[in-house]
Order: sequence, then C-alpha cells, then structure tokens
Amino acid sequence: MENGAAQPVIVAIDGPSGTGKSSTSKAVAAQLGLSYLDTGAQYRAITWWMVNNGIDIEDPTAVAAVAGKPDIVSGTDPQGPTITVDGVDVAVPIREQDVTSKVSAVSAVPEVRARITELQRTIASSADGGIVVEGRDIGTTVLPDADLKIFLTASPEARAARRSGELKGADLHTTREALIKRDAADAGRKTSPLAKAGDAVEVDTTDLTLQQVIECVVTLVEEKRAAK
Ligand SMILES: Nc1ncnc2c1ncn2[C@@H]1O[C@H](COP(=O)(O)OP(=O)(O)OP(=O)(O)O)[C@@H](O)[C@H]1O
Ligand SMILES: Nc1ccn([C@@H]2O[C@H](COP(=O)(O)O)[C@@H](O)[C@H]2O)c(=O)n1
Repeated sequence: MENGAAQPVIVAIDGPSGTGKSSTSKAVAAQLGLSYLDTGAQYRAITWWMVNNGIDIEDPTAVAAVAGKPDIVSGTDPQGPTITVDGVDVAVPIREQDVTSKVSAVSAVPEVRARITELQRTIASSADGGIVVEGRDIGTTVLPDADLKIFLTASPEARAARRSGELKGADLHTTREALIKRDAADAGRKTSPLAKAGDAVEVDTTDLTLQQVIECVVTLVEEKRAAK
C-alpha cells in the first residue's frame, strides 16, 4: 500500500464447537487492529428472543414467521464485543444451557439464516479496516470471497476438556456428548451447514496451545495482507 498502512482484510474462521474460534478470532483481531464478529452470538441472541417470547422452537414455521422481529445489534470491538436484542444486553443469558441446547434448532430455519446472514454481510462490508468473522458457514456461504478462510478442528476429547474447564467441573462425558450432538445438528442441516470451504486452510488445534493457534493465524493473515 502506498502510505504503508495495512491493507483491510476479511478473515473467515469456521469450525465445530470448542475448537477455539472465538478465543483465536478475538486475539487475532485485537493484535492486527481488525474488527471482530461472533456470529454464534447472533444465533444465540435470536434463540434467546424466541424462548423469551414463547415461540415453539421445535416448530420451524412458527420460528420462520417471527424471524424478522428481534433487533439484533453486534458490537465488533475485539477487546469488548457486545450483543443486544431490542436494546437489551444479552451477553450473559445467551451462554446459558437452555439457549445452548436450543440454538441448533433455531439456526437451522432458513428464514433465520437469511436474516442473520444479511446482518453479517452488512457488518463485514462496513468494517473499513477489515474484520475477523467466526462461525460455521462464513467461508462457504456468508463471505465466500473472504481473503483468508481458516477451518479450526480438534478432537472431541480435547474440545470437551476445554469446555469442562470453562464450565468448572462439568462432567467430561456429558460435555463431549453434548458438543458432538450440536455439531451433528449443525453439520446435518439443509441450509448452509457447518462445513469447511474448499479453499480454507485447516488447522488442527488438538495439540496446540491457544497461543500457538493465534500465532499461526496471525502469520497466515499477515501473509495474505502482504500479497494483496
Ligand atoms: N488451543 C487451545 N488449547 C487449550 N484451550 C483452548 C484452545 N483454544 C481454545 N481453548 C479454550 O477452549 C474453550 C473454548 O474456546 P472457544 O470458545 O474459543 O471455542 P469456539 O470454537 O468459539 O466454541 P463455540 O463454537 O462453542 O463457541 C475456551 O475456554 C478457550 O480458552
Ligand atoms: N455461522 C454460524 C454460527 C453459529 N451458528 C449456530 O449458533 C450456534 C452457537 O454458536 P457458538 O459458536 O456460539 O457456539 C451453533 O451451534 C450453530 O447452531 C450457525 O448456525 N452458524
């Protein structure tokens, strides 16, 4: 670039639950001065709204009928990402088990995906300095022209151990089964399932520390920027 400023770059990071997408994406974005979007939080937020408004989440027609109603706003500062629904800060309740157990059913509804995908594209296109967007279908569907696509993986055992540590003593077997079940639902839905884009770089994080994964992704982004 003529003035030496870093080139804006769009980075898509996808992968199953507990592979380190959020931790990695936030750290990479913060380190490189990029915006950050947690798309899982958006699906959780719309699920929270459905539950709070008494919508039967097992009824896709009922979910589809109200998919356009909640106003979901994501703050994209990697040092302090935010998420609100109709002006209410839902950062804490969207992480509760009730939402986690229901989010895959809501996110499988095509009308929900269309609504949230549109929101994600608007946010990405207005991030002037570039953005790291993490989720399940970013490289395949939301931002197929992203400059860099990463697909994080890790063994179910490693992912369950990470989550159990986070949930302070949660049973390892139950945690492992729950994340395998959620991945199967996310990978098995018809509309934009969890999948690796053909041109994504796969990083197996099973035996890597979080710091090693961050360094690996920062290097990949810097290489892309230099080549632009
Ligand atoms: N390479 C790693 N080694 C050890 N722990 C890690 C590693 N990557 C992430 N973690 C930890 O694992 C937990 C899950 O990570 P994170 O929330 O980033 O995963 P995720 O892929 O975004 O999960 P989800 O899709 O369910 O939101 C966090 O506690 C995080 O600190
Ligand atoms: N691009 C995405 C991102 C997420 N989902 C759905 O949201 C759930 C929660 O995601 P987390 O990353 O916060 O765990 C996830 O299980 C998916 O059902 C999605 O469909 N597409």
